[in-house]
Amino acid sequence: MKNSEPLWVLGTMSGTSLDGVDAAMVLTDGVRILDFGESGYRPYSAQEQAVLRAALGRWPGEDGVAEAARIVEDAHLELLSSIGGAALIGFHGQTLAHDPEGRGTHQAGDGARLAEELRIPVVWDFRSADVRMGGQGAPLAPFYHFACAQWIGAKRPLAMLNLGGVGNITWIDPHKPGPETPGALLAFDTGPANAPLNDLMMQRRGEPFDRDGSLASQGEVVAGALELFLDDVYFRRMPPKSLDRDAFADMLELVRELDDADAAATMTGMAAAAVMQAMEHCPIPPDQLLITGGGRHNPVMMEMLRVGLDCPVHAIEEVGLNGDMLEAQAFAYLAARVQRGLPTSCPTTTGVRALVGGGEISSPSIL
Ligand SMILES: Nc1ncnc2c1ncn2[C@@H]1O[C@H](COP(=O)(O)OP(=O)(O)OP(=O)(O)O)[C@@H](O)[C@H]1O
Ligand SMILES: CC(=O)N[C@H]1[C@@H]2OC[C@@H](O2)[C@@H](O)[C@@H]1O[C@H](C)C(=O)O
Repeated sequence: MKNSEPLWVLGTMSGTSLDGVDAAMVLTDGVRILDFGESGYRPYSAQEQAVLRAALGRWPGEDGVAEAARIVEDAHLELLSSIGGAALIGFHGQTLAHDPEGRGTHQAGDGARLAEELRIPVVWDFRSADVRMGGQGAPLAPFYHFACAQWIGAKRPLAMLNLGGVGNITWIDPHKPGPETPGALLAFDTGPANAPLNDLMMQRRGEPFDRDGSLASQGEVVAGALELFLDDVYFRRMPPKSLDRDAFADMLELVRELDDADAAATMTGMAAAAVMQAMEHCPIPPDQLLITGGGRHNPVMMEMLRVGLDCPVHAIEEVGLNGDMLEAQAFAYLAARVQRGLPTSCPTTTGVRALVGGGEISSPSIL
């Protein structure tokens, strides 16, 4: 088979919310999206989540990391073995720690084990090469966002925003011939999105998240706390820039004195305000902001964005894409690029010194 022929690639994401594993099939040659296929989700049990949570902030070899990696691998094996027809797998793993200017970036889970057990080549460790070359190692979805913009036939600059545990935005000029072209992309993490709000819900209510924004809808955003949040130097830093899941854990202190509903409303307002700050960095105002990730299911967060931004805000489903699977699809697309030797990040997406193709390929041994 010729290297540039389209392949069905199965991509995975185990995100910073720690809720579970997404997997999705994409037919791609690493440049264009040709079709979408089957997808699936495998939630982590409360027990598994507790092990992953305890390993946050830890590095390979430290306590609890091997156990967390095993959970990540086993959950992926269970899900991926239920989806047939993949010629290649893109395995992101679970980010446990991210410190690109210091110790590096750490995604738990061994792609070589998945390749061996699933008998399919696996591309993994997508972020390390970028960090080694001076990049943030994140966000990596932007090259895929560019392909999505082509797929929807976008004619004018637009932005895609992922509201996951952390938020990340990609501004796209669809007139450029490819994502690696200067001026085609600008991307960075916007700030905390759902992760600290989820932590608040767990602390105060013993619930994993504020379903449909129902608690936040009963409260008011407290301006003083919001201002203190926006004082953080992160918002004044020029992109590219990225965040660890718990970089803004102090936010919980800012709402400590507030009642539950005001605290939830204020933290939802903080996530939205971080996006408003981010939009100021767009080189040209985008025609539309397309939202992916779990936060688009939160009507309070979405309404705050609609009220606070000048440009139209849409859930990404409105242009025919799947906002629950977009990141898993991204790692399918990036795996195809790695296999073809194409770059996966560039100076304007991660701050890396030059175009880089990140990712290790593990093939099953011949039996
Ligand atoms: N109906 C809903 N109402 C409110 N919030 C929701 C709803 N559905 C999902 N969410 C939020 O979205 C989160 C999951 O989002 P998502 O799966 O995009 O995150 P992730 O992929 O783990 O994160 P990241 O993109 O940072 O890696 C949940 O933890 C919750 O906070
Ligand atoms: C280090 C890491 O895992 N970062 C994640 C996290 O979750 C959202 C945001 O922070 C983004 O930078 C990234 O994920 C997406 C998939 C990305 O790399 O594009």
